[in-house]
Amino acid sequence: METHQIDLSEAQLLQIYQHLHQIPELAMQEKETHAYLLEIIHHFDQTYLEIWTPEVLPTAILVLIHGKAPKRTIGYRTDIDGLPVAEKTGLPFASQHPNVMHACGHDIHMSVALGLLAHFAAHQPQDNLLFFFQPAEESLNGGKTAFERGIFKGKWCPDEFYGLHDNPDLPVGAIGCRMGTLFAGTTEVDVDFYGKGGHAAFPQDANDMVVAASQFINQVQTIVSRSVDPIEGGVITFGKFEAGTIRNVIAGRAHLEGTIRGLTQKMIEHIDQRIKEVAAGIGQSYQAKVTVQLNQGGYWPVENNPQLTHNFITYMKTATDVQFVETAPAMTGEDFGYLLAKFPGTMFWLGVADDSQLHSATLTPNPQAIQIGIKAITGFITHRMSEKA
Ligand SMILES: CC(=O)N[C@@H](CCC[C@H](N)C(=O)O)C(=O)O
Repeated sequence: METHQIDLSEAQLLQIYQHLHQIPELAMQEKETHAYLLEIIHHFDQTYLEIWTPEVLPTAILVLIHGKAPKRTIGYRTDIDGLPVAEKTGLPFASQHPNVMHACGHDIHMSVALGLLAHFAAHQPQDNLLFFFQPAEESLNGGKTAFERGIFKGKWCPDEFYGLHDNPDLPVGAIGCRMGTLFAGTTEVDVDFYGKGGHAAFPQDANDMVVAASQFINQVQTIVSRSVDPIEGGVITFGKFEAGTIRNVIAGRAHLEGTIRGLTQKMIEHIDQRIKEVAAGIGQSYQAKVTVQLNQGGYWPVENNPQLTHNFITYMKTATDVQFVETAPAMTGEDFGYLLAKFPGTMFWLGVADDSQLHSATLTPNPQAIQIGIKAITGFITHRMSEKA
């Protein structure tokens, strides 16, 4: 197989990555990132490019590269948002935005997408290529929102869609993928407890929602262990617990925020239902009002298309300069799952070899993955464009 050149140098890619790392922004607020991406894209050869910044999704960018003899439009999506995490990497190019960090590697994703775009802007592709710089992957369902706001219409509609996520557990630059489900579907869950506040010394006159919410958390742990087929698995994590104001006042309110994960839509709905039942039981036994709000948004299970994914895996396995790893399904969520339910395509991992996990304040992906990834994906896209069907 041919080795593919990249058109942004290693030093330029590193500079872009480090700049993006310094300016992380939360979902739907990615203004500085948007401006920087546009600045870079405008540096590329514009001959075959069409750039669209849709008013209906102001921080999104779509770039269409017109192919020489297009048989199809191949979509490539990258997410652009950061997380509300206070960075603790100690890197000289650490986040300059307090308490916001690219703790999920979307800076790596964007750098890879820019490298691909630079290559195909300089070497006109056979097919059309559509790049989608998508806001709001971590929350607020950017992918689903883009679809519902009618962005993928006419020439902006991909026939097939590809996207990647970085993976600290894989060797640097390795490509990971699997047939079938790659990522879980998720549901965001908010639970509110309404009781009666009071004096710490007179619990008999109050209805303590710290105790009720704690009991709920404990009971919920039994859903996965007792109500879920262990072969199928599932996850319930409450990452946020808010209650109370001061040590000597009993809290009359508690608020929990969590996420539910399952590899099939059926499993997610089963866990959703059990959460509602446990909440109702707690409400009854603690004489409290307990409300549950569930929101799946666009975080559907990421189901890879059989034919396109077989093709993708076959290419990656045979490409001489690609290290391919067949991966297990992961309980991470991705709103690309929604887009893959609308357009056939493949999501895959890019190894970034780090000891820290995604969403950790010390995540330090190895940036060498960027150029290795660009070469592998350029090779695949070029190969795909040589195929008739
Ligand atoms: C790859 C990754 O880490 N994705 C996020 C997606 C967020 C899903 C949604 N906001 C939720 O929490 O349910 C993840 O947390 O897996």
